[in-house]
Amino acid sequence: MTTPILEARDLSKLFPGPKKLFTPARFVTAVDRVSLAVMPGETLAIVGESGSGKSTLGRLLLRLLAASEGRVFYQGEEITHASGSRLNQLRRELQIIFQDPFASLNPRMTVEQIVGEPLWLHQNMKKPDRQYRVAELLKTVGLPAAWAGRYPHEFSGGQRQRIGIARALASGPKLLLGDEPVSALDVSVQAQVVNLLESLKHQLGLTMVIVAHGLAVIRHMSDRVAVMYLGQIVELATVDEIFDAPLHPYTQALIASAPQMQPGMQRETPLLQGDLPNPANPPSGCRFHTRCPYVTDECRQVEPITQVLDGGRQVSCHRWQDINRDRSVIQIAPPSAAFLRRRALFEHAASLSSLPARNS
Ligand SMILES: Nc1ncnc2c1ncn2[C@@H]1O[C@H](COP(=O)(O)OP(=O)(O)OP(=O)(O)O)[C@@H](O)[C@H]1O
Repeated sequence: MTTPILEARDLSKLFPGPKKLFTPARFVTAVDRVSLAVMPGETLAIVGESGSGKSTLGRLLLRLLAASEGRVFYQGEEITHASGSRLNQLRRELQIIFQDPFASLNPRMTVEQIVGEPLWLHQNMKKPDRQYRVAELLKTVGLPAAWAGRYPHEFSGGQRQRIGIARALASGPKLLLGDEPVSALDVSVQAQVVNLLESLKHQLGLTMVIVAHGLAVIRHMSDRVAVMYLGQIVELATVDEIFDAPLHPYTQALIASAPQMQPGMQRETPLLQGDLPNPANPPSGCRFHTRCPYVTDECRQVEPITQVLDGGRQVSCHRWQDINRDRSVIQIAPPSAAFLRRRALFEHAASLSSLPARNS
């Protein structure tokens, strides 16, 4: 069996919620007991509404954030607590492309300095070699090598994103995480950057994780899609399964809410009603029940288990549990006692710090 390049097991991340006077401090469980495997060479998309935990999950997988609970594996090796030189090495092999090409490049550095920095930091490459390598990287992302002496403000949004991609490639990564890599770009430029990422993936044998709202981008780029809702994965399937026959009512609503991909196509699924509930106070039972057109009492009270259907497709919904009673299931592990203790301590500390000062 192929070893996943990255794997999350029961991964959770807590953040302190917004502070309010005289109300107990709450915690946002941005990622809640997520298990997921990214296979070598694939493009896995993580989709969901704003605030569903996509970016946090991506950063946990790359060890840019430390998990509050659960484990992360890279090529079979546990990296949950990796530190020092091992973490530096992981930073080289697992690279990120940020959403905003304007904010992510230092305006005081030339392109040569920006793209060459990882070569200097990680490989201690000397200037002539660095200049040669930067020129190669710029050509790889479709920019003239002669532009290496220019500053970021001299470039368009799409060109800056190409510079960000060249910088990410400089350290020879095995996996690229694109956090909304094209959503800040003009629509006319988005397709060019998507095509560049696609061709780099094949040329360099990369694995990709794409965090995105834009379903069109996902359909074009991904092999599999993980759909997130309030910190949990509600459905995981191949891109065709997700778009042609979505199972989870949330996936169905997301696809129905997207701009029509085929003009004149009838919507069979109700559009998404209401807003995402407060992640600091998620609904009981199935988290989607407050917006689900098929809600039952069981959904309000009991958290659904994740079912594995044919071909490894996964769905967490009571409707599918009823239809597929004989299928294998993944039971989401309950939070450990240590995690609950840590969370209680965290909440206690935050509630103290949210009290008004005595003399105020
Ligand atoms: N550093 C942080 N401190 C406190 N809360 C955070 C932090 N980062 C994320 N959150 C909260 O965690 C939840 C998930 O955020 P996250 O950014 O992962 O979602 P997302 O699906 O990527 O959203 P978006 O598409 O808007 O980036 C949100 O409620 C967010 O407010």
